Formats: sequence, C-alpha cells, structure tokens
Amino acid sequence: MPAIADCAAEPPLADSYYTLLRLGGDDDGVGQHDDACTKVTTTPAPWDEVVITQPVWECELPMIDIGCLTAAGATGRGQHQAAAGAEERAACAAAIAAAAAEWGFFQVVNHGVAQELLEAMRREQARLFRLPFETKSSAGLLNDSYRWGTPTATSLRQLSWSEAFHLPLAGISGKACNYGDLTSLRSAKQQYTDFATNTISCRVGVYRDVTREVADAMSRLARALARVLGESLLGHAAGERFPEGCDDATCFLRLNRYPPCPFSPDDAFGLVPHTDSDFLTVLCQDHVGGLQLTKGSRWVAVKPIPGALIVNIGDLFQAWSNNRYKSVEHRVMTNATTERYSVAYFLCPSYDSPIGTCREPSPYKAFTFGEYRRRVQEDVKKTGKKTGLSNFLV
Ligand SMILES: O=C(O)CCC(=O)C(=O)O
Ligand SMILES: [Fe+2]
Repeated sequence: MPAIADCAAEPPLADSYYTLLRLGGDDDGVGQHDDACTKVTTTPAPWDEVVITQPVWECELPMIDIGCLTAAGATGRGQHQAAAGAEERAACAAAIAAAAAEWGFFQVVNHGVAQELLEAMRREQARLFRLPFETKSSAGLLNDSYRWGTPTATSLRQLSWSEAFHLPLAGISGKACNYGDLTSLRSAKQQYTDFATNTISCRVGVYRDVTREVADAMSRLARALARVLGESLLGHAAGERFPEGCDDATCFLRLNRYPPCPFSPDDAFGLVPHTDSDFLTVLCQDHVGGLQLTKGSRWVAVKPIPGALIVNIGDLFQAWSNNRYKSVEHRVMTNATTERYSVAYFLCPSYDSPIGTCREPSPYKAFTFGEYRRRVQEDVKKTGKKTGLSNFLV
C-alpha cells in the first residue's frame, strides 16, 4: 500500500479511503445509486455510466473577452465610442449565451478581478490550509465552515479527496463573522513563521480583507454575467432585474484544496461528479489542472489558462431558462504529487426566493431555493448522490 505522508495539516482522507475500501462499497454504492439515478435524472448521468478511466478529451473551453462588460474594458472609452461599444457588447452577450447553452461552461478574460488579488488569495489560502487539521476542524475557523472528504460516502466513488472552507458570504461581511477561537489559533502560531506581522489577529485581518475583496470582485462579475444571460432570454428591461433575490449575504465562496493523492486516479476523485446548486459559478483554478466536465457523453479535461476565470451555469439557471442554459456535471481528478487550489463563487438567492421561469410554461414545478437545497441534502443523505432538478419536473 502506498505510504501516506505524515503531516499534521492533512485531513485523514486515507483513513476514509481504507474504511470505504474495506466496506467494498464501490460495487454496492454505485449499484444502489444507479437505480435511483436512471429513474429520476433527465440529462445523461455520465458519472453512473462510465468508469473513471474512460478516455478523456482535452479541450479549450470557449474563451470570451468580456472587457466591454466590465470596468476593466470600459476604462478610457470616450462617448463617441458608444455605438461601437453597443455592438461589441451585443456580440459579447451572444457569445456568452451561446456558450451557456452549448457547453454550460466558458472562460472569461478581462473579467475585472485583479490578478494580484487572486494571487494574494492563493497565498492566504495556502497559509490557511497549512494550519493543523485539528485547528481547521475544531477551532471554529471562518464560521465553522471547514469541510473535508465526504461524510456521507458509502463507496469509494463517493469520496472527494479534498478539503474546503465553504463560506456563506453573510459571514464575511462585517461584524457577523466569527473568525474562530484565536486561542487555538495562537497555539498554531508555529505555522506562521512567514508572517509579515507576528500577531494572529493581524493575519486573520489580512485574510478577511483578501477574502472579502475577492468575494466582492467575483460578485460583480457573476451579476454582470447573470444579467447578460437573463437579458438574452427576457430582453433588456426585464433582464436588468435578474437575478432577483441574490445579494451579498446570500452567496457563497468556497476555498478548495486538493491534497496529493497516493492512490490511483482511477480509485478516488478530488471532487465527485456534481452539478452546482446555484445560478452560476465563477471559478479560479491554479495551474495544476484536474477539472473535467461532460460534453455529450464524454468527459473533457479543462486546460488551465493563466489569467482566465471559468464560469459555469448552475441548476437554478437551467431551471429558470427552461433548460436553455445547461448545468453540466463536472468533477476534479486527483493528482499523485501536486496539491491543487481553487476558489469558487456561487451566485445564490435567499432561501425563500422562488426560482421561477423566463417563460411559461416551465418544465419545472415552482420551487424556492430553500426547497431545492433541502431536497438535495435529503437525497445525498439517503442515496449518497444528488438527484437535482429532475425531482422538480412537472
Ligand atoms: O476545483 C475545481 O476546479 C472545481 C470546484 C467545484 O466544482 C466546486 O467547488 O463546486
Ligand atoms: Fe462545482
């Protein structure tokens, strides 16, 4: 059996791995959930039909320069350029809507999220995840948002070889945030040998500021893209109000870390195949790679492009758009030697927001975001797998 590095920071993923291996849950779990999935899933569920080792295509996702939609592109434009600007904006909006319908995923450049900010986030993320596992899991850090592995897994294929802070943004705006027990943090002070300052509270302050800035910048981007996508289906005036029910307090930021995995990539996922339960997601991945998405019946690997952000459509947008925009299944593969980081911003409405439709008749029953979330959680608890939108088909 491969040796597992003994490191106080690492979550005990190998223990979960061996427990699930002993359970022999791979066949049991997948067989059991196959039934549930074939009954209820409307779109193909490649996760249940292919083995991990099926050949994977490498691709470059549609790449869209959105400078004309963001402050980055607007700077320095004179009024005389307005007409050309409107044309450029229309072409850009059309490219975004086409990619959302055809791929459910695309990349953007000139997105208005400063590269230095993303690099600072990456550094803070690395410091945060280097804290001892005990501290991450039990010191109440960042509103107790630390997660690792897959607590509900009953088979190896349901295990995610990763750890994350899943932060409700309500928690990082202003005083509501609980940055955890600073006493426990102090006991982890050895971890912070490279501090610019030598006080923990300073470090936490730096961390909070970077996180909040990233959340704000990604939020602006996510809303601009959602508005463009809404307008493309509803027309300008109505689209401007879209998406309703989303504000700073209703969205989430997820800081992901994928530790090196000593087992074969055929045996464990970094993040199990899933769709996102939101309107749309903005993702910043590092240079390591590992993200794959489904296109037709194939898994396709997404090549990291420096400076580009990835955008994907979530379940709520698929429902609202009457399946025009696609919430596509994606997963992260493990890497044997190199850790990987990513940050995902999830554009979500408040739990009591009805998701609605751009046009009646909708293929879905009316539901609120809260109802959707509850149903996903129940399914995962019962079957180990999210069923998703097909639960709400008329
Ligand atoms: O890390 C990645 O590339 C993907 C992350 C993701 O899909 C998620 O957090 O929902
Ligand atoms: Fe995702």
